Amino acid sequence: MHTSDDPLDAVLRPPPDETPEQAAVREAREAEARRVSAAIDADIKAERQARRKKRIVRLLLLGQSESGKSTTLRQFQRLYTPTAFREERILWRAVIQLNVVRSIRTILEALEPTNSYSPSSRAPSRPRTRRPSAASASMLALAASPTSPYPSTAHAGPSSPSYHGADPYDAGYDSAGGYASPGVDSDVESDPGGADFGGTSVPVFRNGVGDYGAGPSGALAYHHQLQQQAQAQSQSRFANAPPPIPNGFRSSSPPGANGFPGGSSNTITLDALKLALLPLRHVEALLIARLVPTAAGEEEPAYLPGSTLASTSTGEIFVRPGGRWKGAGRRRTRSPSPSPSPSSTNPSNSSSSSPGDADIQPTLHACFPAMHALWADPGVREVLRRRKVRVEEGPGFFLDDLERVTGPNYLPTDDDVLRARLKTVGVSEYTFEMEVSMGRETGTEWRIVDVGGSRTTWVPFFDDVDAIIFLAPIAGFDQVLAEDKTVNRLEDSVLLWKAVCSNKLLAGVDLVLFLNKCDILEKKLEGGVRLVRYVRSYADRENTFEAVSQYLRSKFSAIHREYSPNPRKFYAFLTSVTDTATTGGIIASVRDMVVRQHLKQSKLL
Ligand SMILES: Nc1nc2c(ncn2[C@@H]2O[C@H](COP(=O)(O)OP(=O)(O)OP(=O)(O)O)[C@@H](O)[C@H]2O)c(=O)[nH]1
Ligand SMILES: [Mg+2]
Repeated sequence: MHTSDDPLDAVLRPPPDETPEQAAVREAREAEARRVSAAIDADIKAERQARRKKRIVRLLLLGQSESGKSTTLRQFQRLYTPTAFREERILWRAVIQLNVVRSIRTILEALEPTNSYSPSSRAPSRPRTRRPSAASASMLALAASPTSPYPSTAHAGPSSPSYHGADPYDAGYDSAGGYASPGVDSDVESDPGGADFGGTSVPVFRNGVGDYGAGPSGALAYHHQLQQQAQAQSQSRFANAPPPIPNGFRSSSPPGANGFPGGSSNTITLDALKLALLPLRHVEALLIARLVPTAAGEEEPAYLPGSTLASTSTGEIFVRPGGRWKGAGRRRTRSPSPSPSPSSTNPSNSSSSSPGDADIQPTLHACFPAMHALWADPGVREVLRRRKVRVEEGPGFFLDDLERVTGPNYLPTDDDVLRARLKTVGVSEYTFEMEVSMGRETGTEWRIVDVGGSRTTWVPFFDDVDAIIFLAPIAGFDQVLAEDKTVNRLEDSVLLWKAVCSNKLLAGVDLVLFLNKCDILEKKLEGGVRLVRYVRSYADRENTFEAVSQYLRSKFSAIHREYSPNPRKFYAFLTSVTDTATTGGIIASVRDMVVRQHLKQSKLL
């Protein structure tokens, strides 16, 4: 007789009028259900044991976009499959070239008078919200959230320089080739903010996709004509290295003395530079076409819809899982590999593939003097400084290496590959054999999963992971997310970290925290940017790298303690994952820790 009030008990209770035959059928059915359930449990356990016996370690990389996940993955590749990593370096050349062109575009846009401050267009200097971004909220809910279009980014420089010209390169193009403006910082110092994690808009690096590359043939012909003119001009002016550098556009250089035509006026000088840089538009179009295959059977065009500040569609070039963009460069000589395996690449075939590719390096080389002049000019630097456009802190910054990377025989170095920027969309898995670990020949297979910045794809990968490396780019304390300009980057990292720490699926997974981009943080603090303006709780502590990094580390550590469902180990490192010297040791420590933990788990099973 059942006396319980439990509703579940009531549901499971056999019907009161059940006959002995019906009872027998029911009991047989229940026994079968129990048998199936036990078999499933046994299968799961056996699979897990087999995986551990085979020594497969699964490591997940998490963190907001631009936090350094793919760079960390590349560090693993560099350390544990160095031959394949070296072979792949050539494939990164196009990405680095595109990064260079985008940096120049960012500077030219920042020099535009149209970018001067206007109250209506000013980006919010300090987001009032403390909510997680739509993306970070959806990470837990697993809700599919479309990539938000980039909002218009206002340039908020306190004063407007006396430069002319509406188009960053030149006004000679139709508007279809225009660029969206990069995000530019508002006046940080004037608005310290009141919340712990306030923020301002900041330089945002995007690889824009204009439609000039696909324009009508007439426009293209005109383009080529201009390109030739500009190249001829640039080459004749800069025939002999070293290149002349305009002695500050705002200074009183004598007419023509700076190497540019009509150097008597600042405006003319900048216009001459723009003309010399005009061919970069063509280079950019070629590079995008190369990195983003659109031929039938290839992946879809890989660009994100972007802001319409200049009435154009722009976005950031991104890489899809599977490494097929690497195949794009060599697809005419070799069919792309379906696998992302580094060993599948063939660098010798990759350096020349489409007719336009042959133009890229010579054009960049020809534009070097003008690019160098632009970047080295004290007047330009001053405008960038005042407008808080910090290209040198942005991803994919190569302007200090212009001569090398635009050289005719340029081949990327390890460091270049680590510093290149190519956004990841979707999930990519990198598998390799750990040759030696914990002093024994183990042949451990590692599977490192880079989930990309889109958090909607994260949760399915939480199952069965051995360890997580979470990247929090702490240098972003004064920046906002590229995809949501109302959210401060540090605040977003903190919220994501809380979500990861408190996630029940991950309760048994050891967490490794990389407080990343410490090199940028150090420079930023040395440059006088004060943490307390963005993190109120920092109060009157010293604004030094040591004090700030320790403070942030203790904050992340406290969140881990407070939010973890169960007590567990936690490892935190201050990292600059682009730095090969320091990151090698850190990755070795993580590897040892993960392997130790993995062995322990295997014994428990
Ligand atoms: N200076 C410096 N740059 C870094 C550091 N870590 C990453 N970067 C650069 O920041 C940019 C973004 O890094 P990625 O590894 O592409 O970031 P991600 O997390 O994979 O970003 P998504 O693919 O958008 O999710 C790259 O250009 C890196 O070279 C760092 O510690 N210091
Ligand atoms: Mg990535």
